[in-house]
Amino acid sequence: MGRKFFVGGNWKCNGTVEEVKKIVATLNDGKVVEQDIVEVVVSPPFVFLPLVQSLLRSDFLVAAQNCWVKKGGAFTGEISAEMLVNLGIPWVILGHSERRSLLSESNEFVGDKVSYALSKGLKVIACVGETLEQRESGLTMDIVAAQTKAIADRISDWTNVVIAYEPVWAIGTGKVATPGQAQEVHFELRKWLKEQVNPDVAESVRIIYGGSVNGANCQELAEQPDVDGFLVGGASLKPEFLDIINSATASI
Ligand SMILES: O=C(CO)COP(=O)(O)O
Repeated sequence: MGRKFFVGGNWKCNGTVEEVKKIVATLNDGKVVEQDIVEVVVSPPFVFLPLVQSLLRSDFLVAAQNCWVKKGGAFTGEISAEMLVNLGIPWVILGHSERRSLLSESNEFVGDKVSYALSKGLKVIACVGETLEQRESGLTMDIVAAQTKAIADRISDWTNVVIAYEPVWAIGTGKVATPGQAQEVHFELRKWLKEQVNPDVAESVRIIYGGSVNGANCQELAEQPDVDGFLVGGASLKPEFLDIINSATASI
């Protein structure tokens, strides 16, 4: 199928200079499967991006965890897509559920951000996912489709987009989706892309899973046909991130 396995490490709002150096050293010393099998991107907080970029092995890339919705200017506290491009940061994570819920980022706002970031040449990890309440009400696909539609309505080229399906109830809870649950949503989302966008996009866009992925559960998830990789939180700060990267071999 040709979708290259993708493993992202979202460090969220964690780390000191010393800790960051230690994590990078562990990654740099780690043995990973060949580059043509897996793409690895780590996402430190903004302030550590240049440091990580300067120290990190050249086969791994960096991502910002957010960027502003349009051109920079009088937007105190924000970081623009232009700044990321200027620093040579290739990737950005947008629409993470923590930002959607804690900072009230709407589907439309996230869609606008994705569109603007892509227009500036950034690659985007766009996050979608339902809450526990929504899942229990049978609304999982409605929510995920609405979040994806707000992006689809605003972009035409999906080449530089990776979709991260991150059920909110699985994030930071230790309650990982079962391989079956993840596969079901990834499959449905790909079907939605086929019907609502086009079959080529559905076939080529990588849909990665996030939510309590660790060294012990990654293998079985990676074996699912529509799981094209992971967006890892807590475990991306630990040496087991290397095991998660290497689970790419289970997807072949
Ligand atoms: O939110 C996540 C990645 O973006 C997942 O976080 P955890 O892996 O800590 O559950």
